Amino acid sequence: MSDRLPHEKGFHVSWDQIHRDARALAWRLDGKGPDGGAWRSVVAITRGGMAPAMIVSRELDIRVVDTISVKSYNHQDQSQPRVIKAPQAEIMGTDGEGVLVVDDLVDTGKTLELVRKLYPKAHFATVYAKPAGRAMVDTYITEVSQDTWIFFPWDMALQYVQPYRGAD
Ligand SMILES: O=P(O)(O)OC[C@H]1O[C@H](OP(=O)(O)OP(=O)(O)O)[C@H](O)[C@@H]1O
Ligand code: HPA
Ligand SMILES: [Mg+2]
Repeated sequence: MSDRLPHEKGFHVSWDQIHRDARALAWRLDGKGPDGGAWRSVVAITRGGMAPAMIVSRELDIRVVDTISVKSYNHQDQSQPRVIKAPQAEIMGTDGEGVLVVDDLVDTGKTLELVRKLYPKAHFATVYAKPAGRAMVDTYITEVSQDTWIFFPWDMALQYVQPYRGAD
């Protein structure tokens, strides 16, 4: 069971919105690599970071892209995060310098805390951030409150809704 507060609000993100926000993230990161230069590579935190990382790497013309798989949630219940797949050692170097690590969001910050410990000189970027995890992320686009659950388009489907003046 989760020991987290229930999420009172929902923030529903469309494909169009995440595309715009991930592009904005890329533009903000442009030319901010080591010594004001380019980033060497992009590493997506799977699975949620993969779509934003694809958009960021496309915008910044970065062809070296890898993944790190961190598992921490089952639906809205959180457990201790653990690395279940590491990126290539030669991409990360000794400390991650020049590597852009991208995720869809930071919530409690536990996922990024773990990855930061492994690669302390990498740059950590997320599209969305909640206050509890903000200190763990170097660059983000939009902040939402801690009691908001963000619903991503890959977890959603279109479905019928009753009209406002619907049948009983
Ligand atoms: O800041 P935290 O509290 O650690 O939470 C943020 C992480 O949780 C979600 O991933 P999840 O572990 O659910 O896996 P997924 O990306 O495969 O959905 C999300 O994509 C972030 O990676
Ligand atoms: O608000 C969220 N939305 C989707 N996945 C998440 N993983 C942690 N927090 C969230
Ligand atoms: Mg994730």
